[in-house]
Amino acid sequence: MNTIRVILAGPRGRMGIEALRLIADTEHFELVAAVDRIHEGKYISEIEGLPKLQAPIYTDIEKCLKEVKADVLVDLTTPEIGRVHTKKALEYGVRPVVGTTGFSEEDLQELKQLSSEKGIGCIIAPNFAIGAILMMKFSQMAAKYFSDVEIIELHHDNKLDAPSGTGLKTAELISEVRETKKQGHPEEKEILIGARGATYDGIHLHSVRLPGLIAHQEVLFGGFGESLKIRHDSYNRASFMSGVKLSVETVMKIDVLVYGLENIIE
Ligand SMILES: NC(=O)C1=CN([C@@H]2O[C@H](COP(=O)(O)OP(=O)(O)OC[C@H]3O[C@@H](n4cnc5c(N)ncnc54)[C@H](O)[C@@H]3O)[C@@H](O)[C@H]2O)C=CC1
Ligand SMILES: O=C(O)C1=N[C@H](C(=O)O)C[C@H](O)C1
Repeated sequence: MNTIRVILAGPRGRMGIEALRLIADTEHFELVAAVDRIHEGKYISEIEGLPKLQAPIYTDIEKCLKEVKADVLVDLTTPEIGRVHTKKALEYGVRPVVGTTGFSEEDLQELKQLSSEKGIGCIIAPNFAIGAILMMKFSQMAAKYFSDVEIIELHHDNKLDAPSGTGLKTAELISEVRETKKQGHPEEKEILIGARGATYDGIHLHSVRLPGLIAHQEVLFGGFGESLKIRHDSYNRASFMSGVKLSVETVMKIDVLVYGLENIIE
């Protein structure tokens, strides 16, 4: 297999540290640079104690993309920074693999267009965990039979975006197969604003943030005299790494933007 040269943005974050380990442990991946908020001019080996990774750190994505020859940018940062990084990478012909969540519909459309103009692949994956992809697929299957559904996503309390990218993607997948419907009593009133959560195409989405949690989601379906609950739990961030690896390999073979790993995993 040819070596894939990777730039990692967000190397000191919770996901970034796992991604560094993945790159160090994967023979055909080579870390060629990292993009961080600080530590310009230092080397990853000095920061994270991973002596195998001798890559320079940049604080300016554009300088990095100009100076370093790379195939893929893996972005695990914040919504504001991630969208800039993804756009710049596409402009410089580097294929983005984006785990960062919180992009708007307009961001996705703009990036999709740029990716096809440039004719290079881009993967934006709200969740890299195989179990979470299955949870979303199973939820879409179930929604054909149960049109009443509520999504509860539960995350650690350092999460910036709500609802989670996974929660939103689940609602999008369900709305593709479910007739638009207003759930609950037609005269239902919120006594406290927000009590019924956010809505996406009539689907209620509830976000829980608590210390001790990592990433969890339940999709609850209700029918006459029965209910169905589909739940996924990530207990650590290593759970996301097989999806990151698959995405880095796959993005080299595609020439459009793919939003969601369910489009890659058969
Ligand atoms: N797709 C997936 O499967 C998963 C996605 N995520 C998403 O990944 C993102 C990162 O999550 P965590 O690692 O938990 O967050 P984190 O807060 O631990 O890490 C974010 C990192 O981005 C860095 N950063 C901020 N501004 C930057 C800049 N200008 N240049 C370079 N780096 C910058 C921060 O220094 C920090 O190290 C979030 O959007 C989260 O929702 C998280 C887990 C799984
Ligand atoms: O911030 C997180 O932690 C996670 N973010 C992603 C999301 O917003 O869905 C994926 C996973 O849930 C963990």
